Amino acid sequence: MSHLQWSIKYRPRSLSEVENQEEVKEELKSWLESWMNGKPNYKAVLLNGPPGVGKTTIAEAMAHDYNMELLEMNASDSRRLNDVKSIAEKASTSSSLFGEKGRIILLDEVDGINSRQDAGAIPAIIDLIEETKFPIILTANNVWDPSLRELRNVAKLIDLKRLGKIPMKKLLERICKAEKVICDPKGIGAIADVSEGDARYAINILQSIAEVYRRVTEDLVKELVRKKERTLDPFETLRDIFWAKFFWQARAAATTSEVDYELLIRWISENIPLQFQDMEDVFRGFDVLGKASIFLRRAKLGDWDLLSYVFDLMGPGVAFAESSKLNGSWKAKWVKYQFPSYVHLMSKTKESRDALRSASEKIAKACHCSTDKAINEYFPFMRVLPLDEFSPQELKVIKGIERESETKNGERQQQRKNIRSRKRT
Ligand SMILES: Nc1ncnc2c1ncn2[C@@H]1O[C@H](COP(=O)(O)OP(=O)(O)OP(=O)(O)O)[C@@H](O)[C@H]1O
Repeated sequence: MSHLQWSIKYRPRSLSEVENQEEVKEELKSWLESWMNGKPNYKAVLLNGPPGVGKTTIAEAMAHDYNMELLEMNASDSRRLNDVKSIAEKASTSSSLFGEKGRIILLDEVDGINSRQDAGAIPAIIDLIEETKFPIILTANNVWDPSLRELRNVAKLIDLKRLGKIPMKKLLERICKAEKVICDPKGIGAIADVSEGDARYAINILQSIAEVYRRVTEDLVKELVRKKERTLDPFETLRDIFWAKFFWQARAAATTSEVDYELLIRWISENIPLQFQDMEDVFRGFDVLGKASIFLRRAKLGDWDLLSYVFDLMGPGVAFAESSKLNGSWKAKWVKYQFPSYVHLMSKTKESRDALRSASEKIAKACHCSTDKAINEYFPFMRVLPLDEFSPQELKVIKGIERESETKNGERQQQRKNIRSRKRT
């Protein structure tokens, strides 16, 4: 059985494979054709719907069917102003890297934009929509978020509905057949029941059970899976990982957490020493978590299939770092989980970090360098030469020298001008 996540492996490549979204597909096709005829009725569409109903999949499948290049920004990256600007830049070049194909721009999960932290990102998207030469697809789980008001006004809103039980069963049966897993129709029905229209969740359950038991029955689903009501908060995620008795339980906790992957690694890391008593368990826990972090970095470079390993490592990898789980006497230990100290530290140091950023921006501007360079190369000098150690006289001289060099520059320019005018006469 392959280790690739089935939700990725069986992601529809073409619109015809996307289940249950017939009206959405039709609406999107006529919107894209209006672009092709040179008269787009809207420059952008905003696909709204709960997680796992196919928003991203539909955008990708449509690009495939119309043989267009998809300029895609991953959810967590599309939120920052600079990233939006860089995609706007790429989008404004008229020819595609891959020949003369058309392009579709996809900005995923725009409701994840934090209007304070990512100030300027929404106005930048609105500018991008106004100026774009290419169709833009935006996706959101909650389009009614107040911060999206202006986006709602400029984009055509298209709602996606949850997958019904019949299309969901069809989808799961197709995967069972391809993976040669014995699937009892009632078992498939039970997964369709608990997944509440979220195809990603349903496929994850199917894979988790099939990988351990090699078959999927109603009893197994009822015994092992709880109804999907919502994503897990950080404390529930930790408890479900640390207390997991089965591989699939820990994996499901890691994949259904509301905490983003990077932060989840910090949560787990903070709490490993609290949960595990044996130092060797602690060592093993940190070891797998370190590997999860490496895979996550690589996944973020674009190889998103690697996320599957991130889940395996930070879920079951951590859960079974506790060696006593392997003998029958293990009992879950209740501990009061702690907030990652990183989060505390970040909020405590916010003021000084903001001051550092604004100071480094000034230096960067004056020295024509990046803020990173200002922080890493110029700041250390300024730290060893604190200005308050200079006497007022010394400071005056420093400023005088600056002025002197300005005057000298001015004089040099004047001399050059004089020479030029002499040559002309
Ligand atoms: N309508 C569908 N037909 C077939 N497969 C689907 C459908 N919707 C989702 N899937 C499956 O679920 C996976 C996740 O779907 P996708 O990422 O498109 O969901 P989404 O609506 O964009 O979710 P999110 O809001 O969490 O990003 C896909 O890789 C695919 O395997």
